[in-house]
Amino acid sequence: MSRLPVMTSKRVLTNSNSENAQVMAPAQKKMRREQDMHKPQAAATVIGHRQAPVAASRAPHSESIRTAGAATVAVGPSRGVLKRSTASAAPRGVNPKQAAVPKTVGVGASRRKPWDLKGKVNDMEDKIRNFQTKARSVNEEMEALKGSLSHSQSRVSQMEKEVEQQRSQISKYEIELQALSHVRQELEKVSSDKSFLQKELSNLEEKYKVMETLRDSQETELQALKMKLSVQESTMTRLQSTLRDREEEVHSLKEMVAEQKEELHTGEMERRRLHNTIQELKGNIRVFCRVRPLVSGGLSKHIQLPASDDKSIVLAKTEESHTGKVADTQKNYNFSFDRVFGPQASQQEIFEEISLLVQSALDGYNVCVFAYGQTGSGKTYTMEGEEYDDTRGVIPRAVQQVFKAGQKLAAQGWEFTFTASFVEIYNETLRDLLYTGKASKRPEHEIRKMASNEVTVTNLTYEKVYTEDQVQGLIAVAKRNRSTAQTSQNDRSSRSHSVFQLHIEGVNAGRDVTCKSTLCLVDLAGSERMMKSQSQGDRFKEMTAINSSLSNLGIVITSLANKESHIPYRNSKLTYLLQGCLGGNSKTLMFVNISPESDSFGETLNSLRFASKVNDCVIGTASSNKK
Ligand SMILES: Nc1ncnc2c1ncn2[C@@H]1O[C@H](COP(=O)(O)OP(=O)(O)OP(=O)(O)O)[C@@H](O)[C@H]1O
Repeated sequence: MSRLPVMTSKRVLTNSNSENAQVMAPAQKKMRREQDMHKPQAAATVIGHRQAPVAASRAPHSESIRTAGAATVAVGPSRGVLKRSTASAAPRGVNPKQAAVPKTVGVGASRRKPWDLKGKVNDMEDKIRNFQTKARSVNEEMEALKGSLSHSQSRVSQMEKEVEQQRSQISKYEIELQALSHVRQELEKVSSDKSFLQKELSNLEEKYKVMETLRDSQETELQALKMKLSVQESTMTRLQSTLRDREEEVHSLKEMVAEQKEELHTGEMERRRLHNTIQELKGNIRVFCRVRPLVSGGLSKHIQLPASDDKSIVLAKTEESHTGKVADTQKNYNFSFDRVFGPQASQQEIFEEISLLVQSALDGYNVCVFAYGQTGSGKTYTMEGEEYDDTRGVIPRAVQQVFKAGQKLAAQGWEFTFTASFVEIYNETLRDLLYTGKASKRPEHEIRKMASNEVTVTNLTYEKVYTEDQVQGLIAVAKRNRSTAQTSQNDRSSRSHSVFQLHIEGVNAGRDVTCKSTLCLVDLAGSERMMKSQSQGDRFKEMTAINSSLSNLGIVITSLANKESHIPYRNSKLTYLLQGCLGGNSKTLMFVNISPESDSFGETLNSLRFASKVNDCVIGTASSNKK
C-alpha cells in the first residue's frame, strides 16, 4: 500500500521529465556535441602542449556542464537514478525544499480521501507550481548553460587557434628536429671517423716508433759499414797495386804458356809421328792369339805356351801307333803372332795392347779390331766382355779411352764429335742393332760407297754420342736386339757378325787442323767348319754365308798384302762394310780366339792357320786422315 503513491509520483515525474526532456533535448544534444568537439581538442591540447592554465580555466565550466549532464541522466526510469538525479538536478540557488515538494505531494495525495476533490485540486495546483518552479529553474539552468556554451565556444575557437599555433610550432620543431637528426647523424659519422683516425694515428705512431728504432739500428750499421768501407778502400788501393804486379806476372806467364803450348803441339805432332812409326814397325795388321781357359779348369793337354816367349803357341797332337809296335808320335804345330795371351790373361792386359791402336784412331787413323775363332772360343768375351769392371771387354774400354783422350786433347784446342752405329750381318743381310722401333717396321739396309770413298749404310741408326755412359746404353740396346733375334733362332749370335763403329771427327780450330777416322770393333761369326752331311736347309745357307764372308776377309787381306790392283771388297757384306778400315789407310788387329778343349783341336788348328796367313800380310803404310 505504501508503494502506490510512489508509483503515481513516478509516473508524474516521468511525464514531467519527458516534457523537460523535450525542452532540454536540443540543448543537451548541443552540449554533447560541444563536449565531443571539445574532447579531441582537449586531447590534442594535452598531447601537443602542456597548457595547464587553459585546463584550469575550463574547470568551472566543465563543472556546470557536468551538472546539466547529471540532470540529463536523471531522465532514466530507474528509481535509484531518479532519486540521485532529483537531488543533484537541483540547480544552485534553487531551494532544496522546493525540489522536495513532489515527495510531500505524493505522500499527501495518497492520504487524500476520494471524495476530497478540493484537496486533490490543491495538490494539482501544488504540482503545477512545482513544475513551473522546476521549469523556471530549468530555463535558468538552460540560460546558464547557453552562457557557458558560448563561453566554451569562444574558448574552443581560442583553443583551436592555440592548437593551430601549436601545430605550426610542432611542424617547425619537426623540421628543426629533422635538421638536428641530420646533424646528429653527421656528428655520429664524424665521431666514428674520429675514432678510426685515432686508431690510424696510434698505428702510425707505433710504426713510427718501429721505424725510428730501425733507423737508429741502420744508422749504427751504416756507421759500421762506413768504417769497413774505408778499411776496404785502403785494402783495395793496396790490392790494386798488387794486381798490377800480378797482371804483369800473368802477362809474362801467358807468353810462357803460349810458348809451351806451341812446344806441346809440336810435341803432340811428334808423338803422333813416333806412335805411327811404332805401329808401322809393329805392322799395320797384327794378330793376337788368345786362349780361353778350360771350362772344367786345369791345363789344356794339347796347347803349349812357351814361358820365355809371349808370341808363340804350340799345338801338339799325339798320334797313336796303329800297329802298336812303335811308340806314339807327337806332332807339333808351331805358330807365332804379335802376342799370345794365355788363359790367365786379364781383360785389362788384353786392352793395354789395343789402347795404342785406339790412340791412333784419335790421331786420325782408321782402326779395325776383329775377333776370329770357333763358337765358344771367347770372341764375345774379348770384344764386349761382361758387366763388371774387371771383365769389361775391348769395346767398352776403347770407348772409355776415346772419351778420356778426347777430353785431354780439348785442352790443346781439339774438339771431337763421336757418332756410333752397331750393325749385325746375318746370312749376308744387314740388321740395325740400335733400332728401337716396331719389329714389323724394321727397315732394310744397303751399303753405299760415297764419292769421298766413305762407306755408309742406308737407314742405319747413326747416334751422336757425348758420354761414355751413352755408348754403354747403346751397347745394351744392341745386346737386347741380338738376344731378341736369338730367341727366334737358336744360337744365332754365333752365326752372325756384329760390327760396332765409332766415327770420330776432330777439329782444332786454333791451328786449323781436322782429323777424321773410324774405330771398328767386330765380333765375327763362329768360324767352325761343318760337315756337309750335318748342314741342310737354313743351316747350310748360314754356313755357306759365314764361310764365304770369312774366306773373303782372308782374300781381301791377302790381296791388300800382295798390293793387288783389285781388292774384292764387294764379295761379301762384311768386307764391303769394313772397306774403309781395311787396307792402306788403316790399322788392323785380329784376335784369334781358341778353345783349349781337345775336341776343338781341329778347329783350333784351322783358326791358327787362318790367323797365321793374315799375320804374314804386310799391308802398305797407313796414312792419317789429317788435313
Ligand atoms: N778369357 C776368358 N776368361 C773367362 N771366361 C771366358 C773367356 N773367354 C770366354 N769365356 C767364357 O766362355 C764362354 C764362351 O765365350 P764367348 O761367348 O765369348 O764365345 P764366342 O766365341 O763369342 O761364342 P759365339 O761364337 O757363340 O758368340 C762364355 O761363357 C765366356 O764367359
